[in-house]
This record gives sequence, structure tokens and C-alpha cells, in this order.
Amino acid sequence: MNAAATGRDILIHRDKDELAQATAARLLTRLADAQAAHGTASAVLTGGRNGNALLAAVAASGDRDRIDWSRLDLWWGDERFLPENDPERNHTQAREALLDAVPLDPARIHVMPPSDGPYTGDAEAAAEAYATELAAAAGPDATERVPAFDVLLLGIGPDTHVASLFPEHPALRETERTVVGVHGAPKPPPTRLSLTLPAIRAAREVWLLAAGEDKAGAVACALAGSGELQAPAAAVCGSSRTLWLLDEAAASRLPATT
Ligand SMILES: O=C1O[C@H](COP(=O)(O)O)[C@@H](O)[C@H](O)[C@H]1O
Repeated sequence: MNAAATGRDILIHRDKDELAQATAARLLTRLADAQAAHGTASAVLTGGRNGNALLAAVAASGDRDRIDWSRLDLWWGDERFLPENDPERNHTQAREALLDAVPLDPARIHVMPPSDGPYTGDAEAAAEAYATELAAAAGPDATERVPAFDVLLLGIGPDTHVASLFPEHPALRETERTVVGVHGAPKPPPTRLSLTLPAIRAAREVWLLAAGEDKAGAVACALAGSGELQAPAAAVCGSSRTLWLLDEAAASRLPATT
């Protein structure tokens, strides 16, 4: 399914700082609304520059305590399969940007396993363990094997990758598993863990973040309706909403009619 099939919204902010601040406000509102509606909220985090800038903007927001942090489940869309606390792990960077500063319930922080510890060097076993944790959270009556996340955040690489789903990579073709080990990734480190397209598409809302001129080609390519194997960013969508959050530089190669 191409994301274009479900419709999408595109919002363009002036620059990366405005993008981060406006998206932080939007995220806090979305999570507060979810908690008001069903008691808890869930978010799937992304790594990368824009994802980390968003988390830092949430940390700096005067509104950050509009949500009950103890009733928020956090998951990750992908992880660099590196030892615990490695500075390049998405989890480490998220902790530095936000997580260490807010009163989260540790039992609700669902970190993808590191490359040391119980799954040493075995990305497939680590992916399976995370899939089991997701299925448990989805519950026995769920139609999907992952929760219906309230919001799932994705950065976009200059090559159009999202999470750790890279163009033409076999992980993109996965239709059964919800989490996979990714081997031979073109961006370091080569071994990663990633949600698959079916798991991403189970989210109620999927938000794609891109800022900067180096993302302009990827954004234009994905929004032009490219095939999902060529442009993974074109393949993602939420069950209720797909929202592209850009700055002017990342949007600079979109046709005026977009
Ligand atoms: O390695 C990764 O990169 C992408 C994009 O990062 P960016 O710095 O180019 O914005 C990110 O979405 C992903 O989570 C991360 O593992």
C-alpha cells in the first residue's frame, strides 16, 4: 500500500527550530488527548537529527507537564544494534534529549535490546524478543500483533529510509514479522533492529519529520508517489492519519501544487 492511497497532510514550517517546537506542541496535545480519551497514551520514537531535536524541544517546553508521563508507553521504531549506553544508540540519545528529565514509568519504556546482554550479537533473537513484547502489549484480542500506537514518529534519511528500512533492502518486503534484524544497512552501524511496514502501519497516526536541504530530494521523491522499494518513506501511513512535518528547506523541491 502506498501512503498516498490513504491520504496525507503536509505542514511546512520555516526552519528546523520552528519545526521542532511546533511539533513538540503538537505531540504534547496529541498525547494529552489520548490520555483523556483512553487513560494512557503510546508513542513510538525515532532516532536521527529531527527526532532528537523534537525530544529536546519537548524537554524545553513549558507545557511538557500537560501530559501524565507515568501513563505514557514509549516504543522505538528502530535501533542501532550496539552495546547498551553506546552514544550512537537511539535510546541513549533519547535519554539525553528528554527521557532522563521526565517522570516516566520505567516499566513503560520499551527499549529495543542492545547488542550486548541476553542477545549478544544475535539481532534476530533481539528482534523476536521485541516482537513478543509488542504482541503482549497489543493484548490477546488485538487484530494486529502490535498496539495501535497513538503516534509513531519517523525521521527520513536523505536516501528516503525510515526507521531502519532502507531502499531495496529485504526488510522492506517483510509481511509476517513485526520486528526484524537489519543486516548490511548502508548507514552505520550495519546491524540494526526495525519495525516492519505492517507494524508501522498499525499506528493510528504516523508523523514523518524532515528538515534541511539534504532531505529535499528524499521528500520530493517519496511524495511524488515512488514505489515503496525505491522510497520506503512513500510506503508508510497511519490508520487514521499520515502527517508530513517539514521545514522550508526540506520542502524546497516539492511542486507548488503539493
Ligand atoms: O540512523 C537513523 O537515521 C534516520 C534518519 O536520521 P537523520 O539524522 O538523517 O534525520 C532515523 O530516522 C533513524 O531512526 C536512525 O536510526
